[in-house]
Amino acid sequence: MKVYGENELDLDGAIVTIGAFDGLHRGHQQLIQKAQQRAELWGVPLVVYTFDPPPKVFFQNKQLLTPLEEKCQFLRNMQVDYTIFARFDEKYAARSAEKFIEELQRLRPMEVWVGDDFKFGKDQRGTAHMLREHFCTHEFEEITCRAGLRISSSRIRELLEKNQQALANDLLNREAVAMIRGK
Ligand SMILES: Cc1cc2nc3c(=O)[nH]c(=O)nc-3n(C[C@H](O)[C@H](O)[C@H](O)COP(=O)(O)O)c2cc1C
Ligand SMILES: Nc1ncnc2c1ncn2[C@@H]1O[C@H](COP(=O)(O)OP(=O)(O)OP(=O)(O)O)[C@@H](O)[C@H]1O
Repeated sequence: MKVYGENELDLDGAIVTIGAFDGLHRGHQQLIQKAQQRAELWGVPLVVYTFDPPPKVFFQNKQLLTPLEEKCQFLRNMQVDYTIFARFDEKYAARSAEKFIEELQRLRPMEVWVGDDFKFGKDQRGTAHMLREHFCTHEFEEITCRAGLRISSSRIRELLEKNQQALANDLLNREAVAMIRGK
């Protein structure tokens, strides 16, 4: 896997998935796997565009679930071709949605894959609807736990605060993580 910062990568085609991906939980894993299948089908590289630190850690001081090194290793073991780690600071957060789209255009994406609630750009003005005006954009189905609740980094943080480690681990799919680490 090759790692880049924001505005450093140009490609002639790619499948791109974007998100904070803190925890790399079951929902994230399935989204990335879907993007990977599409990349194989198109015969182009898979690009994960993510942020360091995750925006909620930066803005809301939320607990960081997956440190950068671990996230990098996890994505490498998922056989992602390129990861862009945008340094998320005040300057970056002030970039407009349009500027972010300009950066994505440099990857010449065949398809962009995001979750249903994806937002981007200054004040979260960018939406999947806006992405769709520029790229073939797919919103991935919502991945839920056995109880039918959406799996999210926020929910995992809450479970950890309540010492519900076993359920948190289940949502994080830590067996897969351990397996990947052991590779
Ligand atoms: C260029 C750019 C600017 C952003 N600026 C803000 C911001 O001003 N406020 C905010 O809460 N989030 C901001 N974000 C973070 C997004 O709202 C969102 O967290 C990020 O795109 C990851 O999506 P996800 O949280 O669905 O994983 C920005 C994201 C990008 C790409
Ligand atoms: N359970 C899920 N099912 C499908 N897509 C998801 C799921 N969770 C996250 N995604 C998608 O994965 C990408 C990264 O999401 P993000 O890192 O914001 O995850 P999150 O778990 O929703 O985080 P948070 O709880 O902090 O908002 C986004 O495009 C998001 O829409």
